[in-house]
Amino acid sequence: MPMNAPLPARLQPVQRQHIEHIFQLGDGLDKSHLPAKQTIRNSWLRCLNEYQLDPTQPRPARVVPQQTLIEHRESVDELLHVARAGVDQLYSQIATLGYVLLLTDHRGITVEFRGNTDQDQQLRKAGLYLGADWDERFAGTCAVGTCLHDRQAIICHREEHFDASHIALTCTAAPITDPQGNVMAVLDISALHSPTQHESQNFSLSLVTLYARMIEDAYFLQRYRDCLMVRLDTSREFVHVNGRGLIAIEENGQIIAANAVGRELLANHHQRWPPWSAISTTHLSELFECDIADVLNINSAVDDQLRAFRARADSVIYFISLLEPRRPRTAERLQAPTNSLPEPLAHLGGDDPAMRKVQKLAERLRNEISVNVLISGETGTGKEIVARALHNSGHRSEGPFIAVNCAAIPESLIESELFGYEPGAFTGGRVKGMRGLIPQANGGTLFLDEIGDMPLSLQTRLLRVLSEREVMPLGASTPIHVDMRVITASHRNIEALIERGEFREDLYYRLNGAQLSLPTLRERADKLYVIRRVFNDLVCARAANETPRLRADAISALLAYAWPGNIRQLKNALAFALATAENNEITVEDLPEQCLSQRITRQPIHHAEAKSSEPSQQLVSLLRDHHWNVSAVARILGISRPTVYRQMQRQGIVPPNWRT
Ligand SMILES: Nc1ncnc2c1ncn2[C@@H]1O[C@H](COP(=O)(O)OP(=O)(O)OP(=O)(O)O)[C@@H](O)[C@H]1O
Repeated sequence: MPMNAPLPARLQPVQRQHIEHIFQLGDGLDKSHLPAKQTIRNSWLRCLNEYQLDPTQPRPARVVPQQTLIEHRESVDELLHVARAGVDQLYSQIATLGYVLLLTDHRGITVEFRGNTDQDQQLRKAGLYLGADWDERFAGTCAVGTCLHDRQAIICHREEHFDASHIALTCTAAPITDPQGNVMAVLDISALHSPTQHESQNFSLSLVTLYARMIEDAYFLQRYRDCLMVRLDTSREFVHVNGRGLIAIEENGQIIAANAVGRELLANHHQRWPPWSAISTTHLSELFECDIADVLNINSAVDDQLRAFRARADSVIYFISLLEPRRPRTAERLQAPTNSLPEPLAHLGGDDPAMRKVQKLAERLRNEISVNVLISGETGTGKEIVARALHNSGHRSEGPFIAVNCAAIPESLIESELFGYEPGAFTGGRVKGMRGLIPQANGGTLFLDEIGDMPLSLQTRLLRVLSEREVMPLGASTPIHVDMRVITASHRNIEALIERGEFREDLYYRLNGAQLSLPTLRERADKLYVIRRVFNDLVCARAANETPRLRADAISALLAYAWPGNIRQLKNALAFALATAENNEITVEDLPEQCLSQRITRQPIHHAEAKSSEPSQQLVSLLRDHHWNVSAVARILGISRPTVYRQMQRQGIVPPNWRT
């Protein structure tokens, strides 16, 4: 944009000179009186060429209308709440030096302001005011707008401003980023007048950067207050008071989010070990040479409540302290990842491959009521829970769900219980007779648990019911039609029973229209999800006012135990802890004694490369046993996931679902 029009007469000489300088830069001249900083030069050129701002027409500051301001403030409500204390503290340090403070949102609108009310008129005119718009596209080069554009802290001192109406101001701004690294606000301190030297503002830059980081971290802590968090620093003395890195983690070590320092560590790590699989989550034990159990036990096991671990990317030692959640997890945080499933099925598991297979198959079967489903799995793995979820997710969920434990009913009564009987059908029966459990399931689901314990004679009758969909109660002369879905479960190996002649093969094939095989708790990769869900269910079932929480050391022990009794045993252990714990926090001390023994033993492999020369069979069988869940295998071996991938690559191991 050439300077072809005469300048307005109202402009002062210093403003005229400033405008000339801008045009000189626009014309590609490189004079010594032009701004030295490249960021400022780039911004001036943007203002001229991209935003088409006319430097000969200085504009008064724009303050948005009240209603617009309210909307902008509402959009950063959570941040404003967290930032208030920091804003007041910073202002108390700069007020006597003649500075004002602005906090803007990511669009450059001033949503919080501190300044001297005696200077109200002057400040408003200069745009140092609540509601002032400091977007670079409108206001030209300025601390807030250029900071938003460049995403970095900046001093914009006097004639570095683009608009000639701002050249008396000195402004210093720093970005405040959200946990994803997006700029969500800018903190700025400005003065109407200042010494001419640029260096006079260097201290402002340090101060505003420091407070921006403190506000950012306060926001991070607030955002992830329900999560376990590690605080880290390279200095042992500082980690508790001002540890610079913050990383929110799941109790199994999976990283949820990190502040700027933590994100930098993650970026270093991924630069060295780029995630080459689709799995994008990283575990803390991949970043540091640590076992997650050691991290979870920091608060209970070590006197000064911190531990040192080496970062894998650059071998720097970090001191780590553990911040436990202030509040227990909310149901919302328990949301299972497979959320495209109907709710009852989604709640069955977190992210376990075997369980996901069960959930997906169950989803396909939920309305296929003519397909009989057999659920297999060790005792306590949740077979009945899965049967109920299948029923509740189908279009007959309003119908009855009748559960029958074939092993619990005495053999002599099982027939009458199942089929029912007419009045006077046998001595000792009820006078009015009884409607059997099978007829009661009409319109809904009959769940026959422990089907392997059904006597052979009854198996024959059940087979008839299944093929004819009719029941003949004892003593009746006409059959009752039943329309039901049949789900059976067994923890026994029915094929072995068939071989021994204890179970009818034809009945087995009739019942086994589809099979859902439940994994044991010890092999589930979503053990943490199960622990939280069972704990949450128990807490919700209690009438107590206060909500107890599970401490990290307890979770660490629960994750390490082998759970021969599966989810039922876990539930009993947690119920015991809830009933006997002295206060509202369940620690490892509150768990039943047996949970602290029988831990899953780790393989004696500690160094990532130590295994490279071993035969691949051990790794293959571990991977197979864990349904090719590399994260689970990495945890068991105590090595990082990339190391497992590298070993797989080196040994030519290819998961079945990658083979073409
Ligand atoms: N996904 C789950 N979420 C919460 N609790 C669960 C889950 N799965 C199972 N449970 C709980 O674990 C206990 C055992 O579950 P369930 O009775 O369904 O197991 P099962 O495999 O049928 O056992 P069995 O073979 O002994 O009959 C129950 O108290 C149930 O509430």
